[in-house]
Amino acid sequence: MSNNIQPYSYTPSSFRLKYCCDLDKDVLSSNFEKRGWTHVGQDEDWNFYWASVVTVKAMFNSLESHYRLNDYQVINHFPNHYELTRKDLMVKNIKRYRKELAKEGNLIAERDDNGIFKYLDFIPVTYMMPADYNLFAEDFKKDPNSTWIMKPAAKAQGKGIFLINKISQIKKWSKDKWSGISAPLGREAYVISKYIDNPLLIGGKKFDLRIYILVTSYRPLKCYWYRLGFARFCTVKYTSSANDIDNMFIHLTNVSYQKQSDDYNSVHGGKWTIENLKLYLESTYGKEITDKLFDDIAWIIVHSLKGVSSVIINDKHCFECYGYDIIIDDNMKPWLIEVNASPSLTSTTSSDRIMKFKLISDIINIVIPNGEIPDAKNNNKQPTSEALGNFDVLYDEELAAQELSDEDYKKQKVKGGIVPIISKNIKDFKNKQSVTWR
Ligand SMILES: Nc1ncnc2c1ncn2[C@@H]1O[C@H](COP(=O)(O)OP(=O)(O)OP(=O)(O)O)[C@@H](O)[C@H]1O
Repeated sequence: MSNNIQPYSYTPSSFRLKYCCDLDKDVLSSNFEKRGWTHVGQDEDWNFYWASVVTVKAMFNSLESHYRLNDYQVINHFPNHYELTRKDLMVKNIKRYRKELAKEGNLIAERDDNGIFKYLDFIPVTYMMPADYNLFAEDFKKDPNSTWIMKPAAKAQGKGIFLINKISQIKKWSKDKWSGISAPLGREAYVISKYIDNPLLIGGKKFDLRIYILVTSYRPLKCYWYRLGFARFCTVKYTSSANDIDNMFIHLTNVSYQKQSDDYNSVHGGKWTIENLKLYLESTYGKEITDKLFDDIAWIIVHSLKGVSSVIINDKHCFECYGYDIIIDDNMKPWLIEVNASPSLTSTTSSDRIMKFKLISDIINIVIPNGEIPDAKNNNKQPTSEALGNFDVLYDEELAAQELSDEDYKKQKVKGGIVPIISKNIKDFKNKQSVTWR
């Protein structure tokens, strides 16, 4: 490993910190070791736990466990993170959020003449399968030339995903898979989403963005954007031709999938840094368009988090680093594809390894300020700019609320919103956000 990367601070007390870790990943263990932390087991008195989602589920969700964390303990997932990170629940929550805002008469839930949300249309049209099969079939009939993507609701790495452009394909598949459309409980849930068939291409290839977002609180919402995200490219040039609908090297950007391609390049791993992507976009489309694109991405991320902030259990011991997957279409419109609870910490190249090591280091510096024993009762301290490392504050609901006049704030509160921030002027609202990574 590179020895010149130093964690932000070592204080004598940091050596007393005890950590537990479920994942055998070098970028994790090397960070803990560099800090001189002591490795302990799950049943011991740990201060910091990098847990798998399976552990977190067992810890918080099992009726028998009665698990209580102490003030000196922090853990890397919120108890019901799946409200955001399961494909079907994310869509359900965002739909509910939009409805609630519309009911409140909130301006950001306005629709255009075609009934499309003007500011909150950022997830591809999606139906739950098999429950929403009839709704999907109706939609499909309206646009029989459309392509759709079927995805298991709770799987990752491109597993089980396929594209369809004929309704007969779904019928045949569901017959094989579920023995009929109305599957009884217990059958694997899928989502079917409108396929973004006009992705922005670079060098003729489709790509998506992986952006890391750290959330330290949902109520009030506090989240951070990691500057060192990346774009992941397909190995085969894009075509929307129906003949190539089954060639996933054209359509799926997952590195775990593309790695299997003969054309996979293990030197750069099919990745560009976001910084390089921005430079490319600025030189090709101009700074204004590029800036707007990234403002729109920030907007999407904040509203996806707000969409679940009322349902997430805001346990003070929890933080979470999400992997956001965003696709940009050829109109420069970003789409939220998925939010991952456990973005891959496997390193495909040496620069990938350095970036992921820094990611973990910067997360620790924010959630364990000064390397001191955590104090969940008092966990809302502002990290110093030094401690932020490569993170920027993306959104701080408490600060945003302070920026509203008392009168505006009260009005929003009276409306019953968990959204005390939306001002009359959306542009002004957007400008107010701490979108400072540019
Ligand atoms: N609606 C869509 N339109 C276009 N491409 C899509 C769409 N949904 C998914 N994809 C492509 O398929 C890939 C896999 O989809 P998604 O991320 O939802 O599944 P996953 O198997 O959970 O992947 P991950 O390993 O990122 O968790 C995406 O990275 C993207 O390239």
